[in-house]
Amino acid sequence: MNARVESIPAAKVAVAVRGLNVVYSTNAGEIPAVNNVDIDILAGKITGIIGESGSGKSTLMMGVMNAINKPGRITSGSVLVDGVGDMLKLDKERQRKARGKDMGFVFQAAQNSLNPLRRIGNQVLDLGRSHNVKDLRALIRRAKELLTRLGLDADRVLASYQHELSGGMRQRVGIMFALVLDARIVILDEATTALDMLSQASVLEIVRELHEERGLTTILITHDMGVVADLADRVAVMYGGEIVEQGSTEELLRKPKHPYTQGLIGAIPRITGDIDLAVPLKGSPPDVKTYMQPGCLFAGRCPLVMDKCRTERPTSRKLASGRDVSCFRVSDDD
Ligand SMILES: Nc1ncnc2c1ncn2[C@@H]1O[C@H](COP(=O)(O)OP(=O)(O)OP(=O)(O)O)[C@@H](O)[C@H]1O
Repeated sequence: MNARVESIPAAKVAVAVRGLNVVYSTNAGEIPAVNNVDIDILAGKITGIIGESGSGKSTLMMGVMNAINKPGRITSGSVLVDGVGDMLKLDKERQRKARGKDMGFVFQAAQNSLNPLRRIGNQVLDLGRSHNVKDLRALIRRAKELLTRLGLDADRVLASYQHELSGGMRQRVGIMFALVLDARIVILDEATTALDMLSQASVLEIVRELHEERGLTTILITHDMGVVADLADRVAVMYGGEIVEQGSTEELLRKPKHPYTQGLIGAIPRITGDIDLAVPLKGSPPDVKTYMQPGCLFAGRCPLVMDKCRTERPTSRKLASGRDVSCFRVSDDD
């Protein structure tokens, strides 16, 4: 594996990802689900990773934890986690410890990945034991506090099996698992999508409070630009396995530069402020064939496409404003 970064850059970076590539082997060919991704996840901030379904958000974060399963594999890159090391080079045991203790996570599939045969409380104990937690009583106390905070009847939930909980309850339980070991870095993958709008807003508010109280570094994976607008300090926009634009949320929402980001934002009445002005993004995300073509993966859907876009693949450039954008059309003056 080719490690392009040897040390954490000077800014307060909790996770530095460089040149990360992840592919899935399928019958139709290899899908570059994460393609040459560079991102600095800043310590103490909430970073939103946004993009349509299939854009590679979950794969990127699974890659960060070096938890890609077959038929996927990491082909190159480095993931330097502050205080831990390169997740792609650590020995298996140190990686396992980092997942949970340094990086708490709840993945989209997590609400189904609870053990159906064990009560939630026992699963908290299992987690504690697997991370050599000495004071298991204190761990259960923390689990209860978190569950209560998340609006659940903690005693009842700890005594329940997964099938006794609704989808929304399981998502809250997932968030509890991500936080219960006091990890500093927390990855929440569509952690509130099974909740109705009101519950989603209140759970996200609690996530924000916990983030601030604990001084966490939080990564929120979502397809909902509204969630990013409400919570994230920084945002990375993914398309076809690449980060096409990243920067501070405030600036990116005020002046999106990549045509895909513009399309994503323009599709949301809550952000455009006028339902009549909201224009849905046309076309569909890249498929296996599109990946194989030269040129920009967004070219087929792009309102600003030029000839060059169909033959050359743009790479990410840092603009004077500090924004990273991967598009031939974008210049510093825009
Ligand atoms: N196990 C797998 N086998 C083959 N291809 C996969 C597998 N998991 C993901 N992919 C493909 O990798 C690409 C990225 O998927 P990923 O789930 O990371 O995207 P996502 O942005 O998180 O989407 P979603 O919001 O739907 O979860 C997609 O093209 C997807 O079809």
